[in-house]
Amino acid sequence: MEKKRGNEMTGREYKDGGNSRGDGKRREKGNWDEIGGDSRGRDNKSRENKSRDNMRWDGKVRVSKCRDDISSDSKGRDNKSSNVAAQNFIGKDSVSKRVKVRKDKIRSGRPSEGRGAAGRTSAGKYKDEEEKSAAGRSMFGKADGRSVSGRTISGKSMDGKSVAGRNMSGKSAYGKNVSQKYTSGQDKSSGRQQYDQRNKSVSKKNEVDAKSDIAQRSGRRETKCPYEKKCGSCRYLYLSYEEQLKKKEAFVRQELEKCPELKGHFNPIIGMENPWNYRNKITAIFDRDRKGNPVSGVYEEGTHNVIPVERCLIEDELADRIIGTIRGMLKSFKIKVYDEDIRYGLLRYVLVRRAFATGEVMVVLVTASPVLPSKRNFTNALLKAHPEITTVIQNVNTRTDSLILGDKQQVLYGKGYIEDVLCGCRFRISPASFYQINPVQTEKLYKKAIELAGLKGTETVIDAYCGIGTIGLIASSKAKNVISVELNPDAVKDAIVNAKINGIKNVRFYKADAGQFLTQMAEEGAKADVLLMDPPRSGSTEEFLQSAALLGPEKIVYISCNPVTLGRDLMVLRKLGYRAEEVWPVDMFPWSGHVEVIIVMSHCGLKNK
Ligand SMILES: C[S@@+](CC[C@H](N)C(=O)[O-])C[C@H]1O[C@@H](n2cnc3c(N)ncnc32)[C@H](O)[C@@H]1O
Repeated sequence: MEKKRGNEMTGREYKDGGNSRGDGKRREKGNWDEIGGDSRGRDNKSRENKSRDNMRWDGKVRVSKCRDDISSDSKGRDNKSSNVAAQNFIGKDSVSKRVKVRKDKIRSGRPSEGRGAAGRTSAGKYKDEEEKSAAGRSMFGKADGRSVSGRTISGKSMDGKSVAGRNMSGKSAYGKNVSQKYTSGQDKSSGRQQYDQRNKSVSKKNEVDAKSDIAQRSGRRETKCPYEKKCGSCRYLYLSYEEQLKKKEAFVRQELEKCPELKGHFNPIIGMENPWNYRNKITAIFDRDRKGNPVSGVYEEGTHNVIPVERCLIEDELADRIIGTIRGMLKSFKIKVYDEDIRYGLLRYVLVRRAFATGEVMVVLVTASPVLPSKRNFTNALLKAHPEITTVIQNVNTRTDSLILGDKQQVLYGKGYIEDVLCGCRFRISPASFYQINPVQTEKLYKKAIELAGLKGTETVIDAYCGIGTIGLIASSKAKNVISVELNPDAVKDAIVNAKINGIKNVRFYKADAGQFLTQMAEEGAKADVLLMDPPRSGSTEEFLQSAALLGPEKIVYISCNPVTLGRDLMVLRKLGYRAEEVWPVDMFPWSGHVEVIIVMSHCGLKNK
């Protein structure tokens, strides 16, 4: 009976607005999952206002103090920018004026995740991101949930969804007196800004000493990649893999040694046996060369010039071939590539994701208009050339900002998602959900993180920033129950399905801002034994960290793709009574300047240390 109820709750939570309680009892209608948007992540003001007051972490109805982020929609995007979407197509007369501004316009900064700016982002993640990063290949796609096309301003990565170079940090709530800020209606971003301002050094650098490395490149041993200089993502191609790992270890040490108790507790970095072609996700930007031929590739570092890329040393080879095939098909199907400066044309980006364990392949054609001529023939021709493709999706992005994916999509072939297997669990991955881009290292990362959590089967675990539910679902067999929270509605939807397909009944998912969610839990007097947290590159928030401490977990396992923000958050947690015990760097992004880190902290009860 209990089993059945648990299962029903997990499935129904998303569909019916979460009519079940965390304790298994049915609750009154309170649609917490509607907060900030509908199931496609669109803003829905009237529903939002109504539902906002109903959210409770355990599903009970209450008048909530939580506010939605007024400056962004539920996918973490800027509402301002969405207002300009209507200007997407402009008359050709204005074209000439804009053309001048075009190609060589130097943009500020480059995409977060170590990839040439708006090149091909990865994440994820809501990253993200998936995650976070623009249309290029930001390594992690961790752009607070949206993929961006590579023009990140501060170089911070995001999560989940790729963004075109727009730094999405500043969206989460911060501030010393969290509850006061909520009730006084303060914009979340101002809290984030305050936190970032107090930690100025944090936002400036997040990669291994990038500048000095670029300088050193002149003395490198050999060039392995023809695009290396312009793309700028793989800044360690001049080193051997072992030397690169040493550099990353040193960077982690440098950022975290300010935590004195960590001396002597830095473990060797977990590297890859074969550090090539590890990326399971590619986002290619489409453009025209001087002769008007379609090209695709990544943004040149620091600009919005597209560098045509045919093969990349770190990307999945099949994905590269599929993108090449699409490029070759455009002329015969009379499909024009989109020109972002004159806002004319159709094909903007192509995103390819391959599940390494199952072999399933997803192709997402991101177009500027819903009208894709001969879409059936186009899809058939693509499938004929690559029978490995299991799903083709058209995503319509009429926006003028740097986000890669728009809100509307149509499945042209297959299921509309792919499934992959990690650590023995099967996961459904939708186009907009964050999914780690290096599955080989992800298994090592998750196994180590769960081992460090030291679960005995009796614990209540929180999996914060859970994406499609991966870590919490894998850990669930070792815990009493898991409470997972994630902001990206598509990822939450996937997570609920993932619990079902793996027959897991002790994990509950909540679509909410993790900081707000934990604050509510703390206000309710809830407790947790272990906190697993894996925030976007911009790190966590003061609100989250303070509320986390109030929940009193004995252990906190913090997974981070940015040692700089990790170092910042660690110092906050120290003051809240947590002591860092071990550091495990993991090389999730070989050849880039980025490194993932796991830290385990234990409660030592010393407040204001
Ligand atoms: C680095 S990813 C980790 C996801 C997951 N743990 C995994 O390993 O696949 C960070 C996740 O945090 C989510 N996220 C970003 N900001 C958030 C917020 N304020 N509250 C909750 N989730 C958030 C993103 O959508 C993304 O899925």
